[in-house]
Amino acid sequence: MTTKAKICGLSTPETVKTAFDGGAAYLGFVFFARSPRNVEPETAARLVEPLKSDFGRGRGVQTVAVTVDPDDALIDRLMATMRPDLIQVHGKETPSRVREIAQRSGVGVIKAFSVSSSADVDQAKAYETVAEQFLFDARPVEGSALPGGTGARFDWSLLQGRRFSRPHFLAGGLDPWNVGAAVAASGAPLVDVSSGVERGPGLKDPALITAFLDAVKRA
Ligand SMILES: O=C(O)c1ccccc1NCC(=O)[C@H](O)[C@H](O)COP(=O)(O)O
Repeated sequence: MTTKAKICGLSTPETVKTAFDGGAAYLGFVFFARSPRNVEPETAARLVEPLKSDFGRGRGVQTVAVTVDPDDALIDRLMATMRPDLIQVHGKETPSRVREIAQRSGVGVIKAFSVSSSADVDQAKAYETVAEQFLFDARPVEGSALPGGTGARFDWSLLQGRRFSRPHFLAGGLDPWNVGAAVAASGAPLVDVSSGVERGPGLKDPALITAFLDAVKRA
């Protein structure tokens, strides 16, 4: 089975192109003011424009707007500017809020779950009819300013053997050196990385992006 990868927290044309050229299936852009990866919707619109025209034509890469408890105004602004293929919600969104976001935006929602135990993985069941995909991420340490993009890991084997009605991502502390073991231990069909391909907070490193995507191809 081919594992697909999402590179999250992109903010420059160079790293968008590197991720695309390296074979990423999903490109993520973060809309959360406290994040070092935060971009404005208008900036993201400019970054994804080439994907919708010249070098992206025909390859089917999916753009993802990463949000935390987004209000309607942000959803509307994203759909008027960047027009993402998917909206990731990384906060405390209920199933009914996820349904509203999907209906309002007209695109699929990736619901993220903070995981530190098997019971956290069970939460996905309640979202099966409203989310298009799931993302299992490490629970951030108490008091963390960010709900994601922290580099924290969880026990990958918590996903092993689990069946979901939606495709799911493994996220949290992945990097070019551990992603092969993470895929083997979790059985996840999709993987997501942010800080593991950075040289500093919010600074994506093209060489690390390429190394990560190459490692995913070997996984
Ligand atoms: O990356 C962020 O700054 C961020 C901020 C707020 C909500 C979500 C965020 N990231 C979401 C992601 O999908 C990350 O890729 C995921 O948490 C894994 O991050 P990392 O452990 O750094 O690889």
